[in-house]
Amino acid sequence: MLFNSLPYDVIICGGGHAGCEAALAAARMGANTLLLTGNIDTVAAMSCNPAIGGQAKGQMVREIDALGGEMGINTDLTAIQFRLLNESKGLAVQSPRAQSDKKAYQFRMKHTLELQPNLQLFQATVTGLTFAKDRVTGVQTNLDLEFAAHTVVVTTGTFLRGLMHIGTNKNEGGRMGDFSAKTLSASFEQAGIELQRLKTGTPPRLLGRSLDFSKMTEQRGDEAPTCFAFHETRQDEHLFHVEQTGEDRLGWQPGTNQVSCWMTYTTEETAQIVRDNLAKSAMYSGEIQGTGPRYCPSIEDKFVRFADKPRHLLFLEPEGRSTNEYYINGLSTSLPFDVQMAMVRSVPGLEQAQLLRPAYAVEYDFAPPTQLFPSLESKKVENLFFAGQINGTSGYEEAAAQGLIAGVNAVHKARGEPPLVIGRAEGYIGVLIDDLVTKGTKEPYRMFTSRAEHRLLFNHGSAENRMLPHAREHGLVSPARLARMEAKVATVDHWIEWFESKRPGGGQGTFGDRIRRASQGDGEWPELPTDFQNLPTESRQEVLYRVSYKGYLEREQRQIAKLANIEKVQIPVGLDYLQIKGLRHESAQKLAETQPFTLGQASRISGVNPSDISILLIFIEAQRRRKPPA
Ligand SMILES: Cc1cc2nc3c(=O)[nH]c(=O)nc-3n(C[C@H](O)[C@H](O)[C@H](O)COP(=O)(O)OP(=O)(O)OC[C@H]3O[C@@H](n4cnc5c(N)ncnc54)[C@H](O)[C@@H]3O)c2cc1C
Ligand SMILES: NC(=O)c1ccc[n+]([C@@H]2O[C@H](COP(=O)([O-])OP(=O)(O)OC[C@H]3O[C@@H](n4cnc5c(N)ncnc54)[C@H](O)[C@@H]3O)[C@@H](O)[C@H]2O)c1
Repeated sequence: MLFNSLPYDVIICGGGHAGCEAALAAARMGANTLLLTGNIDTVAAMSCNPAIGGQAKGQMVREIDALGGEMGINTDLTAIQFRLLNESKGLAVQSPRAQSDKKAYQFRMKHTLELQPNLQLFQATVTGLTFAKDRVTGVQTNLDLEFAAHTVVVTTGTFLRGLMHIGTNKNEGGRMGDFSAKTLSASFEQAGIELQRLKTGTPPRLLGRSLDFSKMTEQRGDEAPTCFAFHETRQDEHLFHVEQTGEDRLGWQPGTNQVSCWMTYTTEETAQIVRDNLAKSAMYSGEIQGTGPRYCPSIEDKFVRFADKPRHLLFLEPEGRSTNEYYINGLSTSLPFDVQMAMVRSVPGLEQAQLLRPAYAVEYDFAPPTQLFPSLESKKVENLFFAGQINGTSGYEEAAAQGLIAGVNAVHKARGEPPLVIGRAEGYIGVLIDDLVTKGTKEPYRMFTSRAEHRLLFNHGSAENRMLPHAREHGLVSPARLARMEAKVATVDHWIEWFESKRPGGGQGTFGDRIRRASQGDGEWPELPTDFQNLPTESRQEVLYRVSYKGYLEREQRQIAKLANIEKVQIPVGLDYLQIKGLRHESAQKLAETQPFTLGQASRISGVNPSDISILLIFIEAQRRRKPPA
C-alpha cells in the first residue's frame, strides 16, 4: 500500500548517527522529510564506546556544529566527562573528547527529532527500494507500506546482512539485541550497486559494583570543559536537557558534576590466555571473512601484531549516570565467552568482574564509496544517497558528518540545485568525503589528523570560521546564528589586523611579533587590551592561534593557492577517458571508474600520476576551445 500520495522530498532509511543528521539537515532546510528506522528506541545509539570526539574526530564534530548539525550540542548536553586531548601539544592537534550518558544521548536526539518541524519519524524496517529506470522513487517496508520520495538517503550502518560472532557462536543482527536487515542488500545488487563485507568489534560490558577501583588509576574530567557546540553563536537555540520539554534549559551546565574514568593494564596472564586461545577467536579461526578496523584493533590483534609489548592500557568508562554499567576501552574481542571471562579477570581490579554483556564482532555489507559522487549520490542510481558506516567508515563522528552532507545534498537534488561539496583544504569533512569517493577503502575508514594535508588550518576553534561560507550559501543555520557567526569572524579578523599593526610600549615589534616570540618561550607576553581580554574565550583563542602561528598558516595558504588552480578545473561529465591519446590505460580505467569532478580530485586517485594529469588538462582545455560559445 502506498502510504503517501505526494512524494516526500527526502526519505532517510536508518536512525543512527548518520540518519539523524541527514534527517535534521533536510528538515531544517524546509524539505518534507521522513526518517524511517527499525526501532525508534535505538535512535542515535552508540553501538560501542560512550564517547564522542578524540583526535581529528573532535574537530569534525565542531565542523558539524558549524554546519548546523546536532551531534556537538547533543554531546555537550548529555556529557558526563570532558577531556581536551593533546592539551600539552600545539593548538592545531588539540581535540575535544567527551563521554556521554549513552541513554541520555539517545533520548535527547530522539526528542530533537520529534520537535523538528517538517520531519516525520516513523518506526519501520526498510526491506527494499523502488526504482523507475535508473532512478530511485521510494522505499518498501516490512509493514507492507510503501513510501514515495524524490530522493532517498541510506544510512543503515552495520545492519545489512549483519552477522555477530562470539567464538564459533553466531547470531544475526547489526548490533547485539538488534535485527539484521536481510533483504535490502538484494535491492542494491539488483540496481547494480556492488557490496562487500567488513567487520568491527566491541568489548564486554561490566557491572561497576563488581570492580575494585582501588587497584586502578582515576582519570578525572577537565575542570573547564571544552564544548563541541559553538555556544557563543548558538545563544537562541533550545539548550534543553533530556528531562526538559524543549522549552528552556535547566540550571545545569555542560561540565557540571562530571564522573571519572579508571585506567588499568592487561597482564602477562591476559597475554597468555589470548595466545592459548587464538584459534578459538572468530577472527583468527576463519569464521569471519570481512576486514576489521586496523586502527581500533581487537585484543587478539594487539597481542599478535605488537607481540613485543608486554601490556596494553585499558580504560574503564561509565556508560551513564543512572547505570552501573562500564565499558572497557581497549578490550574488543571475538573470543568465546569463557575465554573472555578469564581474560577480563586477569586484569588488576577486574578479578571479580561480572560481565553484563559479552564482547562480539559483527560482519556486515558495505557499498564501496567510489560508487558515489562527492555529493554522496550514487553514480548508478539517480537520487539515491549513501552515508555512514555503509560507506565503509567506522565511527559515530564520521557517520554524522556524512549524514549531514547527504541530507543537505538530497534536498538540493530534489530542488535541482548544485550540491554542497566541502574542499580538502576547508576541513576534515572535506578530507573524509574526498578520500572515500576518490580512493575508496578496503578496511573500516577512521579519521586521523595525518589524513589532512592542511591540518594546521583545522584547529577545532576555527570550524565556524571555515564553514561560514557553506552555512551561508546553503542556508544551514538560523539567520540569527548566521549574523552572530559573521560578527564573530569580523571580530577575529579585526583583532588580527590590530595586533599586526599596533605596537605595545616597552619592546620591539608589533603586538603580533611579541605574541609570536612569547608563545615560543622567548620573552614576556605583552599586556593585551582590556577590550580584547573581554572577548568570548573562543574568539580570543582563535585570534591568538592565528597570530602565534602566522608564518606556518600563511605557508599552508600559499600551498592551497597553488593547488587551487587544478581544483578549479572541472572535468566534463561522461568524458571518455579511453579515447584520450597518451593517457596510460591503467589511468584511463581508474578515471573512468571514479569519474572525478575536478582535476584536483583526479590527481588524488591512486595510480593516476602527474603526467596523466597534464595530458588530461591539455585535453580538457583543447575540448573547451573547440566548443562553440553558447
Ligand atoms: C559492535 C560494534 C562496535 C563498534 N565500535 C565502535 C566504536 O568503538 N566507536 C565508534 O565510534 N564506532 C564504533 N562502531 C561503529 C559505529 O557504531 C558506527 O560507525 C556508527 O554508529 C555508524 O553510524 P551509522 O549512522 O552509519 O549507523 P548505525 O549507528 O549502525 O545506525 C544504523 C541505523 O539504521 C537502522 N536500520 C538499519 N537497517 C535498517 C532498515 N533496513 N530499515 C530501517 N532502519 C534500519 C538501525 O536500526 C540503526 O538505527 C561499532 C559498531 C558496532 C556494531
Ligand atoms: N569497531 C569500530 O568500528 C571501532 C572500534 C573501536 C573504536 N572505534 C573508533 O575509535 C574511537 C575509539 O578509539 P580509541 O580506542 O582510540 O579511543 P578514543 O578515541 O576513545 O581515545 C583516543 C585516545 O584518548 C585516550 N583515551 C581513551 N579513553 C579515554 C578516557 N576514558 N579518558 C581520557 N582519555 C582517553 C587514549 O589515549 C586514546 O588513545 C571511537 O570514537 C570510534 O570512532 C571504532
